[in-house]
Amino acid sequence: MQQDYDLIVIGGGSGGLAGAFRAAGHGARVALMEPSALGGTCVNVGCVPKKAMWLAAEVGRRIRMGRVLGFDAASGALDWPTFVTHRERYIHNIHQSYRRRLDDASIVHMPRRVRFVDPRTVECDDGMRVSAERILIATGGHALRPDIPGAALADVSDDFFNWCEAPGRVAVVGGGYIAVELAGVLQSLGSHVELQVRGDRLLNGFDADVVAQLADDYRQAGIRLHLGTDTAAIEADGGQFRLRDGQGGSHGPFDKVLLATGRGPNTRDLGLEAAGVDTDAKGHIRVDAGHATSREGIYAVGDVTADIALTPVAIAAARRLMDHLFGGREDASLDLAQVATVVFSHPPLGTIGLSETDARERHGDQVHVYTSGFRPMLEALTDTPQRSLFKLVCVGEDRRVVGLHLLGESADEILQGFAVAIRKGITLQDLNDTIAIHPTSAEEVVLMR
Ligand SMILES: Cc1cc2nc3c(=O)[nH]c(=O)nc-3n(C[C@H](O)[C@H](O)[C@H](O)COP(=O)(O)OP(=O)(O)OC[C@H]3O[C@@H](n4cnc5c(N)ncnc54)[C@H](O)[C@@H]3O)c2cc1C
Ligand SMILES: NC(=O)c1ccc[n+]([C@@H]2O[C@H](COP(=O)([O-])OP(=O)(O)OC[C@H]3O[C@@H](n4cnc5c(N)ncnc54)[C@H](O)[C@@H]3O)[C@@H](O)[C@H]2O)c1
Repeated sequence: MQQDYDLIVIGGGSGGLAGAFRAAGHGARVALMEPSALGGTCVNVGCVPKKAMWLAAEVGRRIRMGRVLGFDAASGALDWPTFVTHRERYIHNIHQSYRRRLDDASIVHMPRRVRFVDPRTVECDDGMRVSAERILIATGGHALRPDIPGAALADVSDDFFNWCEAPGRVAVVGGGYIAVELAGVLQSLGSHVELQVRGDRLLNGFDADVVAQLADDYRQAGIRLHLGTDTAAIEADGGQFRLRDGQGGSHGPFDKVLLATGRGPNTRDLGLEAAGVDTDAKGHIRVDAGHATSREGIYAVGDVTADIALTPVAIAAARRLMDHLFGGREDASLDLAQVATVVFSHPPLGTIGLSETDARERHGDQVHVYTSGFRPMLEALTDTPQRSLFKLVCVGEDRRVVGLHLLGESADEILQGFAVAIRKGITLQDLNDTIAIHPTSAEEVVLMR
């Protein structure tokens, strides 16, 4: 039976848009279902506004350092609403650019929430039905709130982007990407921040030494870290809030509480049963390495799957899949073994490959570790205590690089180039043979021995 489209894409976020554009580029007739703002989490309540806030926080830090160095930078305080106006204008431009590109590619954008009625057909919230040969699910995820009394009193990251000022005192609950990033931003923009971390360290899975240095940097900057603190309840206290921990301790009062305790997939109310699409215990859509679901003709990419929840991963998976479905590429599978990632903390933490712990588990005493701890020139000039730590994890006699962990100024920009080299299988000698760029932080990577 002739279907309305070659491809329906459900969700116009990072993965959905990338898939729609790539499929249309191969000549497919594409319909994109997105009821909210184009760009999804990343553009509207994720990477983009977060990076803007991170930049604001960095500018604030530089103004304070400038003052130490003799610049006339009187108050240095941020007028938050003015900054938000610039941030939202930037995002508005992205929306306009997407709209133009969708038109140019002849992709039909339907601003509708949809659910499956059968494996080839979705129904929109106004009852209209649309069918396609193939359907890509890219519905992303949402913030999870822990099941504790008073959780509804707190804000999550989506709410953070509606704030118009830095709260005086704020508790951030969680120890992952979002908790660490937003705690750093808030502290730099003038809040007193207390980070409530259930485990005994920040950023599980990241290299322990660089994370320990980041924790030191955060303490030096004034953030209070409560490690091993299980948040058991949130209570209203006048116009403020208090936290109770599992040991009976009380924390606060706080003007705001921000929960950053993980995210879950948007698979409820999608009609996946009608489509015959399987999910795992956490509700993620099960996919194979080529992002095919349990039902032929239906695919899924991005945060709705159990893939690493990063925008470039969703984009790469969607493009690879469309090249396979419509562009003649034989294999849709994507190698996610060495994905570089950056936590936008202060300073940023970039990582690719194995942590020292993971490398030792896999390669035992074949592992060789090189580190460089230093204070960047600007921090030294201003006598700011923040320190950098770079760490290289190598394996075997030829010292093949299997992990690089960079905590320090510009780590976010430095890592990308090294990620290419590491994926190509470079050794310590290759780094040492490369003549350094001086004076930079990046030169520390090629000087480690
Ligand atoms: C605060 C924060 C900061 C982040 N920072 C970074 C970062 O710096 N770098 C990075 O790489 N990643 C970052 N991420 C992660 C990144 O945003 C996600 O990995 C990425 O957006 C996932 O893309 P996606 O296409 O899977 O889903 P999304 O971008 O979430 O898009 C899903 C879309 O589907 C739509 N949708 C849902 N249900 C339906 C339905 N039934 N019908 C139609 N449409 C539907 C939604 O409206 C949404 O627009 C961050 C995330 C957060 C929350
Ligand atoms: N810079 C980036 O690339 C970036 C930034 C933000 C988010 N992201 C992506 O989005 C994902 C989600 O971010 P996230 O920070 O929400 O999740 P996360 O998985 O990184 O961290 C969740 C944290 O919450 C803690 N936690 C869970 N339940 C808890 C509870 N009941 N009480 C106290 N703590 C609890 C966990 O121990 C963990 O520290 C990330 O894993 C990442 O893939 C990426």
